Amino acid sequence: MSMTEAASKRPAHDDQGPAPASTLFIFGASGDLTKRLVMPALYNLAREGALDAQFQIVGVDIVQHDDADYRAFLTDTAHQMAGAAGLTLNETAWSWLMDRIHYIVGDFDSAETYKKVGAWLDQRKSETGQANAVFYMAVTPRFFGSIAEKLGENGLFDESENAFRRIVVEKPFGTDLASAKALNAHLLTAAQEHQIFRIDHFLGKETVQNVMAMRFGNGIFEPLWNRNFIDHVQITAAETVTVEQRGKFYDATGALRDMVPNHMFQLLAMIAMEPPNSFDADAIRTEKAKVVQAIAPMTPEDVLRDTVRAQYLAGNIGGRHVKNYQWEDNVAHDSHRETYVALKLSVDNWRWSGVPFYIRTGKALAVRRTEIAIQFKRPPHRLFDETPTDELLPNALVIRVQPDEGMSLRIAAKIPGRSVRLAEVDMDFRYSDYFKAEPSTGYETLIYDCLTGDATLFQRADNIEAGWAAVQPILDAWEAGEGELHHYKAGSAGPSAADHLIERDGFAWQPLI
Ligand SMILES: NC(=O)C1=CN([C@@H]2O[C@H](COP(=O)(O)OP(=O)(O)OC[C@H]3O[C@@H](n4cnc5c(N)ncnc54)[C@H](OP(=O)(O)O)[C@@H]3O)[C@@H](O)[C@H]2O)C=CC1
Ligand SMILES: O=C1O[C@H](COP(=O)(O)O)[C@@H](O)[C@H](O)[C@H]1O
Repeated sequence: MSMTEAASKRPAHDDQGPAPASTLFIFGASGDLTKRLVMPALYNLAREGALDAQFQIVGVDIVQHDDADYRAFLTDTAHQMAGAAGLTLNETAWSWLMDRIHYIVGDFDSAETYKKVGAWLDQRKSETGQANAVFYMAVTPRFFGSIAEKLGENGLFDESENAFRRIVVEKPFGTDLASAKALNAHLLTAAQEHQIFRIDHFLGKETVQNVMAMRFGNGIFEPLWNRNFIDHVQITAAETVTVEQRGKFYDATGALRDMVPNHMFQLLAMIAMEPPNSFDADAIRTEKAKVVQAIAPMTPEDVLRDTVRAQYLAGNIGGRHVKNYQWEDNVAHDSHRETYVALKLSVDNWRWSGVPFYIRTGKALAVRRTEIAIQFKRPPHRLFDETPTDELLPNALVIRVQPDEGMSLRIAAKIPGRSVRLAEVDMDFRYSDYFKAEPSTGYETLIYDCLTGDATLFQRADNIEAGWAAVQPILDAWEAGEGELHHYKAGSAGPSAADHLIERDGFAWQPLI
């Protein structure tokens, strides 16, 4: 059977029914996240028939709108975004969604706002008999705790009348270990853990979810998945974008906080976790928390030796001129904030003892590429003298998270001819060749799962705190001025100090250029 024939025999990839009827309250309904990611995701869900006929959306925001002009604002934005992407809006699905849109003008700090939310749900209950609700926090992080608290004070997390009540909390979840713990504690004064859905949008990416499918849905990988066969692991999230319009947020945050305790550790957890007992949300989240807790905390000496921080300088990315980071809008001209970070970590447990995990992420790099490379050990005995095996790269399984989603296995093969010479070849699987998938934001799965109550792809409090605990010694040392801030040219593969970090162990990063 050819690849195309095989693909045509695949089941439709989304054959679950609509999520239970509920009202989705979007706090921050006139903001950027809502219009760019949440609404497109809801439209995609509507198009797929994944929302119940009684599903309703209520936007809550200080920006003045009534229902009609809020719908018009969303419709204009949707047409612009579809046009820019060369897509046409499915008008049937869009009007289905718009018929369910409502708007409450309200200040998050005002008690009146929560009275209006409560009144809406009471009316819904009297009209339809159900008052399920999800409160989505598409708001600046300083409101996460206070909105939850006020929802709680108004009894809006009460599930005693057979209704579910959930809160979705966006990122960033805290700025360090202490603030993340404080936010968890604050949320837990208002709602119970099973009602709290902490988003990490990397978990909505198909390829990230596929890591679990690949590891635990196949028999061939797990026997090799340990220190006996794996030499080291590299996790890369390279971006070509600069800080763009986010200078204020980014200059207070930096690459370490922005990417590592959340996205990068989610990737690490997927790769390094033990097999869960079941596909149950808590079974998976327990294993993920355990492996992040096993990341060895760094001493100040480790930070000096095993971390690299760097900031971009002017350069060119694909013909686009990029200025020095310090000259970006809303960035301090003497900023020492890192836009790139590389780390060598160890996971102190039975499976991974002695296997280094190298992590790097940065902005304004040569290419956009998120991938995980599992490098295997070399064969124990060199048979092929004519071309010494150590001139070949060792076997590696590279999981491409984005773009060009897929994976490839690098193996050695004989070059045709009379002499026995080996070359590296790739066995390659590309999602786009094999599965037909509509464009998505990644938020579809997360919103759908929240509406159905499946917390598997959301972070539990212990998971988040373990991530911050692992990076806290680095934050502390850097804050104390330890470790040099390196520089790299925009459009390059990153600072040479990051190359030294891995090369001193006899390895090399997967090439970026
Ligand atoms: N934008 C993105 O791409 C992403 C955002 N996120 C996260 O999502 C969250 C929201 O981000 P984003 O949409 O960019 O933020 P925005 O600032 O664009 O949106 C927040 C909205 O809340 C409104 N608002 C502010 N103060 C109040 C108040 N006191 N009462 C009622 N409404 C108020 C704002 O109105 P006004 O404009 O008048 O202040 C605005 O409409 C953040 O936590 C962010 O980190 C996560 C991933 C991506
Ligand atoms: O959360 C964030 O993620 C993006 C990268 O996400 P991606 O889906 O575009 O790969 C990053 O650019 C941003 O700084 C960070 O806040």
